[in-house]
Amino acid sequence: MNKIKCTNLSVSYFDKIVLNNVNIKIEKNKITALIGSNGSGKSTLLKTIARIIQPSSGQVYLDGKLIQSYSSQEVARILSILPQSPEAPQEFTVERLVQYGRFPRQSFFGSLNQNDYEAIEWALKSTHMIELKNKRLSDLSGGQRQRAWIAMALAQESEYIFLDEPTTYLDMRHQIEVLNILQSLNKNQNKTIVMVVHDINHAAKIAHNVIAIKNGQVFTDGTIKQILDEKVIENIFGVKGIIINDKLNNIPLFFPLDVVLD
Ligand SMILES: Nc1ncnc2c1ncn2[C@@H]1O[C@H](COP(=O)(O)OP(=O)(O)OP(=O)(O)O)[C@@H](O)[C@H]1O
Repeated sequence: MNKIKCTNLSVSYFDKIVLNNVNIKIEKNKITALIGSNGSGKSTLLKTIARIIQPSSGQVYLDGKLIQSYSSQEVARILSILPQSPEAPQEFTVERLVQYGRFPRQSFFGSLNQNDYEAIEWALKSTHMIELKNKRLSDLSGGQRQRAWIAMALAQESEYIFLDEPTTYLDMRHQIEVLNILQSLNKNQNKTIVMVVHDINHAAKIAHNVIAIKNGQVFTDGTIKQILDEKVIENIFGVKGIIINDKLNNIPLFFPLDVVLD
């Protein structure tokens, strides 16, 4: 069932090695969280898997085939990525932004057809943005804008959805709302989701698997119950804390208490 596989993956920016011999497997139809401290290499890994960055060595396999063997349009049909700080002209309406998600699927003539309109409507509804579809991006709150971008990624109708810190800048309610949307996409549409998250408790809430990156290498990986261990978290983030049990959802959560002094 491993549908994304990276073998001996290394990435350098100029002469600086930021990913060093990474070997990971990402299961299909699951939610995988990439965690790790600032600068550990999470975004670089996400972008390398999505073929935005070329590795200096190693391979990425997508559904059993080397990612380089796909055309750019094929990759865009299989995989959508929402980067950390996406940008679009502020005068765009939500609907116009979401229409861009259909680009990889459009015909040579580039006009939208019935399928495109249906996918756009579905994406807007799934993210609770349908009523805001005529609003300009400049007139949206941070949370609404984030949902508009998620809708654009959804409109692509790709099987894999990659998101880089989808809950950053959102208030608590909107953070949970975004997590619920991702969870429902996974449960109801079988989407394979790979997300970079800073809040370990967000990973605990929805991720089946977690990959922890430290200094450009895989520090550990496993289920959230395996990763959520006080010593493991201390080693990944340099933070002391305690594990508490969320009785409502039957998941462990981490409560940070203090930093570990170097
Ligand atoms: N375009 C770039 N050119 C040079 N160095 C870069 C570039 N992008 C990232 N880096 C460096 O690569 C390292 C890994 O960065 P990356 O963004 O992958 O980390 P991250 O774990 O996603 O960090 P954060 O949690 O802060 O977003 C960092 O040291 C960063 O400064």
